[in-house]
Amino acid sequence: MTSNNAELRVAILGTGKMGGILLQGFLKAGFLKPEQIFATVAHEARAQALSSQLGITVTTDNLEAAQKADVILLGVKPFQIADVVHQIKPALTPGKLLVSFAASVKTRAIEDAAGAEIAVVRAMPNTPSMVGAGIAALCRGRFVTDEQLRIAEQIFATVGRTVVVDEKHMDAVTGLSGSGPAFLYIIIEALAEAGVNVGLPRDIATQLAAQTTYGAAKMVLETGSHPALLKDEVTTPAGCTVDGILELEEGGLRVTLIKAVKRATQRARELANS
Ligand SMILES: NC(=O)C1=CN([C@@H]2O[C@H](COP(=O)(O)OP(=O)(O)OC[C@H]3O[C@@H](n4cnc5c(N)ncnc54)[C@H](OP(=O)(O)O)[C@@H]3O)[C@@H](O)[C@H]2O)C=CC1
Ligand SMILES: O=C(O)[C@@H]1CCC=N1
Repeated sequence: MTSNNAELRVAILGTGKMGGILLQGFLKAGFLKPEQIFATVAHEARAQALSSQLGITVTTDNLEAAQKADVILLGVKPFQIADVVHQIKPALTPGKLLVSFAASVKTRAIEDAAGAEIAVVRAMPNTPSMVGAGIAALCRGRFVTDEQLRIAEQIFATVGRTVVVDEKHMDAVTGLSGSGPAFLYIIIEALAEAGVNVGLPRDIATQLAAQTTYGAAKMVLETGSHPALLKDEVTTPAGCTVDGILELEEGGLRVTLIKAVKRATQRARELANS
């Protein structure tokens, strides 16, 4: 397999919401050209719509797409992964790299479905990949070379950050950063609603809420300071922020978020079998 991305051919089997976001991200970043991508979906009509929208090859034929590619991304639902791997077995020749971004499904289950010593990387990306601000955690199966892991990281790095973790952490990653954008959209929506409640026009309130969330996240990432220290900088003694914090603590926001990530993690542990 080549690590030169001008020659890399990538299949995305299951190009739904997450697969579509990755695909558009790869194109937008200039990482892959349309002719380097072979996407599949379940329905013929959707294949045609996606193909004319993005100018890429989209079919319902997983085996054909897998045969054309060096790296095969698996983006179907967790319970469908084993079936799709069975379908593409003839394409799983030595050197091919399978990258599953399905929640819950272990690298070992994919290796077993393939019935061969195939290189499997498991990834958990998230939807902000659409705007180049995703984060993907990756872990390696038993037959992945350092070079193959590097290629998988390079693929996801085109649409955001990457971290490599032990596979035992992948369900927790799913509950935190895989599901996390949904939790944060609810927080942004609530902040905007609060702004409207205190008299701001909705479009201004939404901008203030979103940019404040973005700015706070950027501060954590770029200063490396503990979030509690950054919070203390905002909280003037006897000022207004501390009154707001009192409400948040009484309302249990902190505990609610911890419970949300715990529940999502627990569900991620079950998804492969349901
Ligand atoms: N959404 C997210 O934020 C994230 C999702 N994931 C993972 O991504 C995967 C997909 O989730 P999501 O994108 O949300 O779901 P979607 O339902 O949007 O996407 C599933 C896609 O798979 C296609 N499909 C179904 N069966 C087949 C098949 N046999 N062969 C080829 N394609 C098929 C569907 O085709 P059609 O469009 O024709 O119905 C659809 O495009 C899941 O495993 C999920 O765990 C991971 C990280 C984040
Ligand atoms: O909700 C889900 O199951 C997927 C995995 C993480 C985000 N979306």
